[in-house]
Amino acid sequence: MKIIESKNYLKMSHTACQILAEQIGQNPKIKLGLATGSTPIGLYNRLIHLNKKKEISFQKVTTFNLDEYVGLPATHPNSYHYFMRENFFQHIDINEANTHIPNGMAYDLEKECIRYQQVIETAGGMDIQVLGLGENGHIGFNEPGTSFSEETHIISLEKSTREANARFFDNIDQVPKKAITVGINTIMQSKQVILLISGETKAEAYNRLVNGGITETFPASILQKHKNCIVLVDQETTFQITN
Ligand SMILES: N[C@@H]1[C@@H](O)[C@H](O)[C@@H](COP(=O)(O)O)O[C@@H]1O
Repeated sequence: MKIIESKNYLKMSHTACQILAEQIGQNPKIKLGLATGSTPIGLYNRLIHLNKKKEISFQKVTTFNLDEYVGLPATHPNSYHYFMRENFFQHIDINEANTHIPNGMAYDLEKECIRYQQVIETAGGMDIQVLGLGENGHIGFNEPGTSFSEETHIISLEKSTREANARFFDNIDQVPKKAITVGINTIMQSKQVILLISGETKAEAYNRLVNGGITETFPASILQKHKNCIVLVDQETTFQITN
């Protein structure tokens, strides 16, 4: 893992944007794996800015989102379909048909996982996978204990994850108990991984990522084995460890 420490969230987002923009420039048909959560919003804002200035184009780009809650329709403000449209897709020149997100409303969820996995594989996998980090070490919605060999699958969300994400809902009871997530095996096959970590609440997880062993009880630890993984972290996170 290559670690790049930025002074603050804005600078971290800027660095992430530079990496992505350069690669989109070199490969206009790039396949991007995208994440939700608060952390990548700054990156999306920067990319929108460059797209509006016509410095980059998403016309030929294909995207695959990592995950979606089970039981939330795309119109639900807390669904990841909604999140992606509001925070990114509707502001850029991407072809909607090239954006993929698992369908958490599918009647047969197992079949949906197989379908989604096939779409990713038919496209040849991700060129770059953008990731955030859960406080418990989850990536996508791969919770602690998930096998490293998993592909797209259904996951029961941990109480701590539901509590952390409850801030977006009226109360914790409204946070879905299950989600569909791209698995760790698929994430690891991405040619490059960019992991974004910001804020003091991630300090412990960051410490474990960098200094802990590789274990399924801390899913992000597998990234230590990825050949091209860049960790972008801000000083709000690292400050907690060095001080
Ligand atoms: N499924 C998402 C993850 O993909 C994300 O990385 C994580 C961290 O979110 P945040 O960036 O808001 O801390 O939250 C959710 O659980």
